[in-house]
Amino acid sequence: MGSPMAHNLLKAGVDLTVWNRTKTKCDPLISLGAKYKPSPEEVAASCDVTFAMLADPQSAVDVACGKHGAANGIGPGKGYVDVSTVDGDTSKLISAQINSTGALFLEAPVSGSKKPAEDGQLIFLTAGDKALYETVGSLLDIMGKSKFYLGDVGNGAAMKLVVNMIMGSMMASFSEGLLLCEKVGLDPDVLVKVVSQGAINAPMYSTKGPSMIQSLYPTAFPLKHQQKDLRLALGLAESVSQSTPIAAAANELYKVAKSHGLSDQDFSAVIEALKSKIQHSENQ
Ligand SMILES: NC(=O)C1=CN([C@@H]2O[C@H](COP(=O)(O)OP(=O)(O)OC[C@H]3O[C@@H](n4cnc5c(N)ncnc54)[C@H](OP(=O)(O)O)[C@@H]3O)[C@@H](O)[C@H]2O)C=CC1
Ligand SMILES: O=CC(=O)O
Repeated sequence: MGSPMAHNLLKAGVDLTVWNRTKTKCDPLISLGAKYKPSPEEVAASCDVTFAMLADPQSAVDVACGKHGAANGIGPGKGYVDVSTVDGDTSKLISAQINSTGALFLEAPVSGSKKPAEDGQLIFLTAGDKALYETVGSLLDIMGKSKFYLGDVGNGAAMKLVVNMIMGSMMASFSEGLLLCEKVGLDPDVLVKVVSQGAINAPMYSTKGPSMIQSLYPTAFPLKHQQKDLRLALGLAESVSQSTPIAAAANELYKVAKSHGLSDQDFSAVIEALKSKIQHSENQ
């Protein structure tokens, strides 16, 4: 996600400096004109605003607050925008560390996958320092089609987790439907068409359904990240004693899929967890 987002900033003429743990992934951006610094600390020291797009809570904290992390290079007059999907507590921890240097913090997780990232069509769910939200508004507009400001740090993270909790359950339910359709002798391709014309139409069904039917899962949103988001959403629900049995059941399916080596496939590979071969080996 970080690469296409950075690519869009470059295309728009933004003066961009990049860092990634695996440096080779920066090379295409560098060849398009991005500068490179060897640590998050040096990126933050040399830029007015630093965007972070990391895999999960641990990596977001490491890159912001760890050795050579951004907090070591940031300070008054600068801003840190974390666009990773993390839980509210992680976001608050990073916010406190960044704010303690005199810099501003905005959480801004995104809704929308690889293609929306490439097309500059992401939806930003922001919360934190309003002044920074206003400063980076034009940059968010380059990378996205809309942006929401949701108030205190934690609210953007929570909104993102609720959205992805729904998405994970929808995909699990769709998977059951595709397999049931096939089992009773109906054509799942027809199911995809029927669904696409009715009230439960969602773009992800018509874009991912045909490849799921062929057992192909080209990665847009990695399954491991969908399971991470369900895990974090269940934690959020637990914190307010909200019952979420559908999401809990879906989470178990993603865990089964992960245990069968599907972590880096697209999250639509969760359908594999419902196939009899896998269910059989789980029950042994
Ligand atoms: N893909 C999608 O459709 C969407 C993803 N998201 C969220 O965006 C975030 C990124 O997703 P995506 O780009 O798909 O994920 P990837 O797994 O492709 O990328 C993860 C990034 O995190 C870096 N990283 C992981 N662990 C560490 C670490 N310990 N220290 C430093 N860097 C680390 C990776 O570096 P390296 O290259 O070295 O491995 C890589 O740059 C996730 O939070 C995800 O939930 C949100 C919306 C859509
Ligand atoms: O987080 C994933 C997405 O598609 O949004």
